[in-house]
Amino acid sequence: MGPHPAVAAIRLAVRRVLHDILDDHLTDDTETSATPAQTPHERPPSPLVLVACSGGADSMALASALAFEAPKLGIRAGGITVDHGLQPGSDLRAEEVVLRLRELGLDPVESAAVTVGREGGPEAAARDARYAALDDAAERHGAFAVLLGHTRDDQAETVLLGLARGSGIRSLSGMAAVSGADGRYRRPFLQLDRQTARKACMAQSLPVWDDPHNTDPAYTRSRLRHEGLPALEKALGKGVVEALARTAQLSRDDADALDSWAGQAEASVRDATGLLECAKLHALPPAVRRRILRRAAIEAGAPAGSLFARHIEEVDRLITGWRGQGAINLPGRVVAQRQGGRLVIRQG
Ligand SMILES: Nc1ncnc2c1ncn2[C@@H]1O[C@H](COP(=O)(O)OP(=O)(O)OP(=O)(O)O)[C@@H](O)[C@H]1O
Repeated sequence: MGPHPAVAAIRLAVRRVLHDILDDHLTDDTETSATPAQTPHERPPSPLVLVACSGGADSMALASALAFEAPKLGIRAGGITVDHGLQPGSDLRAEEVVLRLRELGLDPVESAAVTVGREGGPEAAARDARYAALDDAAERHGAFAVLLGHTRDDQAETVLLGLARGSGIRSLSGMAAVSGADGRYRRPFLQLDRQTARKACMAQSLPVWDDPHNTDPAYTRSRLRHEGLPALEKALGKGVVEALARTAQLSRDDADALDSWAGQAEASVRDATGLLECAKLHALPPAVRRRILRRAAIEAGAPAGSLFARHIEEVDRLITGWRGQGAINLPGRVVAQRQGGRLVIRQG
């Protein structure tokens, strides 16, 4: 008898990503293997892949599938859990996760304790601290990739959060299957629903830990998960999550295309001194023009995370609704103003 269908599904998802990782690793090695010491018969060392595991159902399922699939492909597999220190006893729980990962046969396995700051709110601060710890672990162990357990349901939630912010298709494109420095982060479960991951844990008798934050109504994402999405499914039907995840993929492709268009158009709207020419900007489609303005503001020192659509719209009015308005203040003490048909964006 073959494995439970849910177990087969998680293993297939991980196998696909491991194949991609092997391909990338091979290309990477060919590029850097021009060292004279290496003979043509020497095989590159097998890549190390770490799973980021909270002990929750999604990432435990991911860890189990990695432990099963990696050795078959000659990949070394390890795991890391981050102790955010936000709840009493979180250190003991992290140790428990470490034990479970070791029991699965992963090596190296470690827990990393972090201090969560306040910047950007509790969720963003925890995320920043978590990714810093994951980056650090990947560097220390020389890991080629880090797997994350985000599912299609997480993707649907991310799309809705982006939609509610009203900030354009980049934020509708949700999470990428591959992201981070050199494509370090991989999300094998983006097409898989959360129920499958949970069932796979049950079928393998893997104990899972349900993070109380995931059900705490103080968190926006938790309210969306437990109230927002069920209400949407009730109103629109069961296919909503899948449709939102598809929206993410389509939006990502569109956003990438527009970003690349803006990158190419930018050179053509700058004068010989590098200043942006308002008339040429005016002739561009708004989606391309606003991207150029956003890039220029970031280049001048505006922090990307604090630069909102309304800031860019106001700068855009210097081009499309010019009535002699004054300088516009942007985050990061950046100032945008129109001078003699040119747009000057610089730190003031
Ligand atoms: N404390 C942690 N330590 C290590 N990795 C983590 C931790 N928290 C989250 N992650 C990683 O980020 C992914 C997404 O986490 P998040 O909490 O947003 O989703 P989740 O649906 O609750 O996932 P899970 O069921 O795995 O906890 C996890 O699947 C895991 O790969």
